[in-house]
Amino acid sequence: MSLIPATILTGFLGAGKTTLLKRILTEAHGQKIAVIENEFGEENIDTDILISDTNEQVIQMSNGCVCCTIREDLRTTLADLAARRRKGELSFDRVVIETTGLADPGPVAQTFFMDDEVAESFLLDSILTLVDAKHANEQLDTRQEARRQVGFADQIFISKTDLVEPAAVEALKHRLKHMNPRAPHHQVHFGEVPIASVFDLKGFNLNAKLDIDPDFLNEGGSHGHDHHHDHDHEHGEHCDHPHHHHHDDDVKSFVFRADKPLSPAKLEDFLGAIVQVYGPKMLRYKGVLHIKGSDRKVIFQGVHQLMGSDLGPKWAPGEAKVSKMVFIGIDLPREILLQGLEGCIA
Ligand SMILES: Nc1nc2c(ncn2[C@@H]2O[C@H](COP(=O)(O)OP(=O)(O)OP(=O)(O)O)[C@@H](O)[C@H]2O)c(=O)[nH]1
Repeated sequence: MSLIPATILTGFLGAGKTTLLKRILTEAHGQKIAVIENEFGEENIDTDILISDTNEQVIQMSNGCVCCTIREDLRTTLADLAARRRKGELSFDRVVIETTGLADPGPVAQTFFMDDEVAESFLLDSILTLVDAKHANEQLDTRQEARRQVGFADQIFISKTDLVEPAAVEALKHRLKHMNPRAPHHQVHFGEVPIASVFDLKGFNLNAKLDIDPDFLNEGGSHGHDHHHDHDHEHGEHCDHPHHHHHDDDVKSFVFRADKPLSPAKLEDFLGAIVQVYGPKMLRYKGVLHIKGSDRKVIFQGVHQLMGSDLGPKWAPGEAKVSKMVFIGIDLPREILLQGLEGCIA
């Protein structure tokens, strides 16, 4: 039986992974794609977004990051998918793994080589990395994960070029080329990419990976694991394996929930003020909201100071109208945010 191609979709928080994936799922006519969705934090906003728009098989892995705490889950999820496909219970042509924005793609990719069961069924086709033109420089300056994502890429997509000057895009391309001369890059506007630039790239060349990370195949198993992540999982567990690097605990996530409708005016005032002050520390926030007077879900999200919202699908009959928002940030004042949001209840 031929191997099932797998694609790892990575990119820093808010880079546009879900936007691209949604686009691929709606465009990949004739292909059945199983999606493994890994989110940081306990709420599964992306799955809500994807499921409302497509009929694909979306498998959710939450409460941790696929590159460390729940890497074993990734292994079993993949093995299970392959087994169910063999038995004819599931039918799909390929798998896409959307990692969290803070994931190191290295350990995720390793799963395809280190684990016999996975290696017998899957072939890692490529690692796609989205780079947010608006925020990339700062992310690359400050975040190791962002640099690793670029380093591991077989194909780089630069998003949000509409938000910056062409000269800045050129400078960014130059920088990316220096970091990873191997990966071609394409600009992508709201996930619009030809499907041929996404699948069957056969880009994952083990030798090239070894060039950037000589420890690539030494890291797995229960010992000697030293991939360079420096994120914390408030809701997940800390990795229990030794680290050869310092572990900074500054990135945290928390969730706000409300079962009463929110006032759009109050929310706008509060969030507008909050991003003015805390925007630089707000890596990513998103939510599905129940707004007073609207029978449709409002999908709200932002990266640093930039936020926006869209109308989502209608609340289904009988569905509990609960607003949920996830915030991921550095030293965010959790209590201030939660209390302020409480105050936005209509
Ligand atoms: N201006 C602009 N915005 C974009 C573009 N692509 C995506 N966005 C917006 O960027 C925000 C983040 O996009 P997502 O696709 O949710 O990003 P993500 O990488 O999946 O985010 P996480 O899963 O939270 O890490 C959304 O508001 C998108 O609409 C683009 O090309 N231009």
